[in-house]
Amino acid sequence: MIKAILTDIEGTITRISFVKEVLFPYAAKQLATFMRLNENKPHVAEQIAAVKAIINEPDADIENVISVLLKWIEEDKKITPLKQIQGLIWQTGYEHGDFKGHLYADAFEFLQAQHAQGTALYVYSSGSVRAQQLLFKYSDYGDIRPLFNDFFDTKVGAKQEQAAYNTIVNQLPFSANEILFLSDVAGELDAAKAAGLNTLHLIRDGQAHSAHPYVHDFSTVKLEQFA
Ligand SMILES: CSCCC(=O)C(=O)COP(=O)(O)O
Ligand SMILES: [Mg+2]
Repeated sequence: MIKAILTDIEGTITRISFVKEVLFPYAAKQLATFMRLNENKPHVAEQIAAVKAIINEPDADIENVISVLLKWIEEDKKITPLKQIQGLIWQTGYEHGDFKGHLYADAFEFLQAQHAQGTALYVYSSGSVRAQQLLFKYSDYGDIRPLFNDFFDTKVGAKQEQAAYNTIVNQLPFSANEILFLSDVAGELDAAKAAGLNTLHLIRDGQAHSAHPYVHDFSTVKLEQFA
């Protein structure tokens, strides 16, 4: 019996274009100024050190680091220090009302109904926990953070690696077979399934094929169909 849902964000409960055409360009535009202004603040300095370690250039200056981060944004790399910095930059955008956190209406209704029925809700996204909470705090539906029990990001591991799901399950009061993982990416679903989770593939673009149970939106999803 499913007692908990673990959901991806982009492409599953949020339109891909909100991330790719609103959030990523905003971060790219603000990044250089943000990094130059904040490079000595401990929470930013920590991410700069992580970038230098990844590129194996301990003496890289701030302009080198900015170039690397901009390239990673362009290539949609899910690298932890980039995702942490993006979250810090998006905070200003949300607070200034430059954009709101987009959610599909069917996803919001589904999550709200599941929460009301007592299903525990968790999030696992490549976006940082800060970025996730901002999206839900400033969502189209108001502050919906209370729907969720906890949030996970790439600090637990990459989303296409089984070990990340093992780590998450070990932190939850549920066994893997009591959890349903929702995603739009087959590789993530494969990794979650290998860890023993149930899976549901959200195929928003209409392509109708998957090795996992799949739907095009949440309107017909019933938890009883799993396990
Ligand atoms: C938390 S909103 C920003 C999402 C993001 O930065 C991203 O890379 C999307 O990854 P996801 O794992 O949600 O598909
Ligand atoms: Mg996704």
